[in-house]
Amino acid sequence: MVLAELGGSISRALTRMSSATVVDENVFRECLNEIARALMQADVRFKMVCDLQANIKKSVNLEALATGTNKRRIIETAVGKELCKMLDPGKPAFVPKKGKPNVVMFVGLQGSGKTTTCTKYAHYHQRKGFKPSLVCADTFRAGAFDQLKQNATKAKIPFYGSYMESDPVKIAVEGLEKFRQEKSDLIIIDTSGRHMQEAALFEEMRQVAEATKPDLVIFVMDGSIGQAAFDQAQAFKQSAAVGAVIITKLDGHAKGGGALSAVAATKSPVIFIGTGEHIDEFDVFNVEPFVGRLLGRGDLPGLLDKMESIVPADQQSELVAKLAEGAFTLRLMYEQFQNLLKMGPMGQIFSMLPGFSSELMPKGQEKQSKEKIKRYMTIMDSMTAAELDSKNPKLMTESRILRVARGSGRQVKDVTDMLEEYKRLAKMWSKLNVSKLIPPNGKMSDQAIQKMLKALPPQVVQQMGGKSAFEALVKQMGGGKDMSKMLAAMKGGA
Ligand SMILES: Nc1nc2c(ncn2[C@@H]2O[C@H](COP(=O)(O)OP(=O)(O)OP(=O)(O)O)[C@@H](O)[C@H]2O)c(=O)[nH]1
Repeated sequence: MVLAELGGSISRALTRMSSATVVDENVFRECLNEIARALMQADVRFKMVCDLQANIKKSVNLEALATGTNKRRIIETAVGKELCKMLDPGKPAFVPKKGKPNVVMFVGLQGSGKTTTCTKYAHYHQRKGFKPSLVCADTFRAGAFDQLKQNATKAKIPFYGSYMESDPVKIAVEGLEKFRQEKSDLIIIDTSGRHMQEAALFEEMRQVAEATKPDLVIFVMDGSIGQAAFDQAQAFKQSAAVGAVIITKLDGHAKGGGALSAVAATKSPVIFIGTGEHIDEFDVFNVEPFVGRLLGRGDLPGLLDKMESIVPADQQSELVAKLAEGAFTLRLMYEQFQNLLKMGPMGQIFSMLPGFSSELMPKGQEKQSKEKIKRYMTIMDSMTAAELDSKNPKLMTESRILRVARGSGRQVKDVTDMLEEYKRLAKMWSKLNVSKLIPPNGKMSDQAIQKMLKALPPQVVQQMGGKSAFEALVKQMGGGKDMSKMLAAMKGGA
């Protein structure tokens, strides 16, 4: 996503400024201009960029900058504060409460991703224990009901709609009645979209809202619409009581600056972002971690949460214990590969690490690595339990390699490549001596960090932003618990 590039540009502007010998008005102005250029390239509205620049100028005391030791930090804080202010309208969105008949209505232009997002929103709340339901009040687009029906069936969410009825208000009211009786506590109404903002669309939206009295109206906006975002969001706000925004398609070429514009235009917070077509490609949006990522500060709590969801807490210590025994088996490697695949795009993971940017993962490399991991896993699927659990690398004789190659439909070379990778990882883990490296509850010592640095392949350290970025990361991760969580989820990537 292009937002990562925005983060990279802002970080570079700050680094250039902080490395200047004297920070005078010119250097400061140049830094702000560079940040402004980056924001405009990301489709943030011109007026918003000007306001941001003016506010930062006002809040930074140049004299303090001249004498201050941490110039970067002072400006970074000011930039961060202003970006947060842009994204935080100051009032939180309505949050559905379990057990109450919450009604949420979705509005947006045709093709913005409204129908897909309704299901993602329902699915997200279903996993949180809600009893959601979906009503298709889109009678404008032929096929809208089929799409919602298909999505809802896949996600096992009750739905309501009609092929015959052409009055969206009637369908919305009937759906509402039905699901209220069925005690659904989150009734989601999908409304029609149009190709353009036009009177008929807004009138229909107004009528549906009047008849259903939603607790929350969510405006869904395609993240790639660019500079038109502000006007579009404002037009919707003027016709419906928009209370929250969801930005979709932030996985593609979306520059993302529209998110800032939509907040400004609707005075409503962004609550989720869509990052793909799949039902799970839907993330809660929080302002501070998002801005932190833009400034290259990372999102450690987000990263740790993500890791915890991949390797449950009770399995982390088990994994570290196995590593501490020096028992790095093929099965362990297989499990790590599974974790890696579950982690999602590496670029996204990188952007959560302080000082890193998803730009670090070259385009194309990610796909290749994923394919390689999947290939290795297919090969391991043809191995016996004894082979997977063996601690003896010599067990894999020529005849066994031949058998595995035949069984998995791969070349002998693919099997030997996989075994080489295994040996490399096993060697790395034995060098790391996990039990000494991470005391059960204590922090890693400087000595242990240096040891870890030596054991990791140089290209991994480089990918992680270099030696000092790695040291800072490990220190920031603090105690052994967080480190083991990180190791448990990431060790396969080495
Ligand atoms: N890549 C990507 N595609 C998305 C995302 N959200 C939705 N889409 C895709 O965008 C297209 C349009 O989505 P819909 O949900 O049909 O759009 P809509 O706004 O409901 O359209 P109408 O019902 O015609 O108003 C579909 O192909 C979706 O799969 C997203 O976050 N990322």
